[in-house]
Amino acid sequence: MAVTYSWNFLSHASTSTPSNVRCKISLPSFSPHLFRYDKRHAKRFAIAVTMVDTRPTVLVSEKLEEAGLELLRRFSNVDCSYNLSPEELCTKISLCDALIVRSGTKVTREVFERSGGRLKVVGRAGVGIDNVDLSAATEHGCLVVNAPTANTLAAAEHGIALLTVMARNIAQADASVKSGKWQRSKYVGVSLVGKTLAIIGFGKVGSEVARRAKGLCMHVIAYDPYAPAERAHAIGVELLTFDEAISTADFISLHLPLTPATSKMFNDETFSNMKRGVRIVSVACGGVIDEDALVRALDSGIVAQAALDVFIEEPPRRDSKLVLHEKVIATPHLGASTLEAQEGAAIEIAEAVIEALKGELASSAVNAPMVPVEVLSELAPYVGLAEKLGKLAVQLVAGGSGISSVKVTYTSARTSSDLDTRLLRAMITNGLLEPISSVFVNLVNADFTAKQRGLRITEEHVLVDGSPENPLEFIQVQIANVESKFASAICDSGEIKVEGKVKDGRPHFTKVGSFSVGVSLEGSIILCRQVDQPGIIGDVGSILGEENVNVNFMSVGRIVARKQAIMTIGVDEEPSKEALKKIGEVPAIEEFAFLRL
Ligand SMILES: NC(=O)C1=CN([C@@H]2O[C@H](COP(=O)(O)OP(=O)(O)OC[C@H]3O[C@@H](n4cnc5c(N)ncnc54)[C@H](O)[C@@H]3O)[C@@H](O)[C@H]2O)C=CC1
Ligand SMILES: O=C(O)C(=O)COP(=O)(O)O
Repeated sequence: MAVTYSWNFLSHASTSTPSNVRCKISLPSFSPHLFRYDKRHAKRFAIAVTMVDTRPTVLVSEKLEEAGLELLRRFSNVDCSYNLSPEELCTKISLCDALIVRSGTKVTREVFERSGGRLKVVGRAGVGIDNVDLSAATEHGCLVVNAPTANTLAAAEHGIALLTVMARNIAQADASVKSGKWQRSKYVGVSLVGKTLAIIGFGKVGSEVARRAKGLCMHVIAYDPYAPAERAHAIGVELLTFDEAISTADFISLHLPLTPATSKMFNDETFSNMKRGVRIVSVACGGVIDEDALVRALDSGIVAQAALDVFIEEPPRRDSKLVLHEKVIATPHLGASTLEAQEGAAIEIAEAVIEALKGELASSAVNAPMVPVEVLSELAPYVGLAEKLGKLAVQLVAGGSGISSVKVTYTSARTSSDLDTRLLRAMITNGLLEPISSVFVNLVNADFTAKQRGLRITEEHVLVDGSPENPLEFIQVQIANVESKFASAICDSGEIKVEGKVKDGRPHFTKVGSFSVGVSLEGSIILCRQVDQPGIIGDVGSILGEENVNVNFMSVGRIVARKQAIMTIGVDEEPSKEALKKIGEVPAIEEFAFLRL
């Protein structure tokens, strides 16, 4: 386990390891703690470091402030290549471990496919990740991180700027003065005081816009089905239904992400439900507004004015009816463009990408569950146990027959709400799939990969008396509807069953089928069922000794004295086929299996 993680770290860092080697040994890890707990890992790491360039390569495809670049350069080779064509990006990407973008780079499925498995992190130096194909990233086990907080205030200030500039026709009046005109009556505006502003999407930016609009003496209402009512109440904002919000507002300000649910949420039908003469601001994402429908609503007078920072196509076409409309003011996606926000976003994304490349789970991960560092550190030994139990269980399946139904049971003195099992489930999935495929699984793609392979993993939590200080007492993995090449691995209810626990900080094997065993999960394991009689340990030991295979432990669990026993032998080296055959031929041995960990 630890070795696998360490190699993965190298695979992130290496610029010269062949990609096939990388794929086979790569398993993105999520905690530095996991790098440390096996001495062998440190040895291999040291050896490998001398052979390869260990600095990862980070491609920055859009302007990033120097403060972020400087952080990146301390840790990686940084390639700033701005204005790449889609084909150039796809060509370069196979040489990169990370990619940092803003809103202008489309990170498509093809980018992930062409990365050949090397791309491990995409960093979005901003909030919106609608330009990144998240499904493709997840399917390729590539973590996506963003910089969710650095540009909140800049976007909110831009929203307020557009609101006031629009209400007083400042952009049009400025252009008119500059063209030598003095049209005072043409540019009479509307007042904001006492008007109702509906914020659609009451998240970070939306609530900051609300705060500022209150300062302008506006009446602020909001629609956001997921926003906590307390936050709205604290700012003095009323949360309403969508229809209530849009039908009562004089101004509407959009602060939603682009999702399937919000795509073209503002369309002919919604415009028709608005108060006539409404004014709309959008500093959110292009695509939330159906732009053709907005042009119709502007022409018909339903919408009096619109102030837009974002568009479906950026930059918009030169002949865009929307942009050229006299009732529209437009800015070229400037919401995040303040010096302060750009520096903040550059630092925030550089830190997140470096964390991810180091194998830590970045706190701004977009397509992976957030597992707090304390939880990761506590679960580290159980993560190793989980993966090994998955590996043991799948290797006990006869003839590599397909597995479709796996049940994992966590026995713990903690209630299920106090036990975050996502990481454990991911590692069991990895253990189950790694011996039978070339797929590498991590926290990002574990559930997707299992689903894609038709593998249904159910989890059960058994509450027991014990110390809640230990996250878990036992983990049990059962595979249903399969035959086993080691019949004793089938438990009374018909499934292959393996069980383990963490003892002295190390993974321990405690049960196979209905038989108790008690060995450390290290090296590889030979499992034998035998007639319980003297001399067998010696027979097997001498077969292994002849081959110079070191036995690191041996345990015999009897069911009935002088009848049947399960012998578990841990070996440091892999015995030859001949040696294994000889073990199978020892007369008292009824069945045996060799399992790699
Ligand atoms: N133009 C620019 O330069 C910038 C644009 N943005 C954009 O602003 C938007 C908001 O950013 P943040 O406030 O940081 O994000 P956020 O995640 O804090 O807030 C988004 C809010 O939208 C809500 N929401 C999601 N689906 C919804 C739905 N169907 N109906 C109503 N509400 C829904 C969420 O519950 C959440 O509260 C994002 O789209 C982001 O890309 C952000 C910064 C700069
Ligand atoms: O943060 C966001 O969501 C933005 O839209 C900002 O985009 P930008 O990084 O300025 O290209």
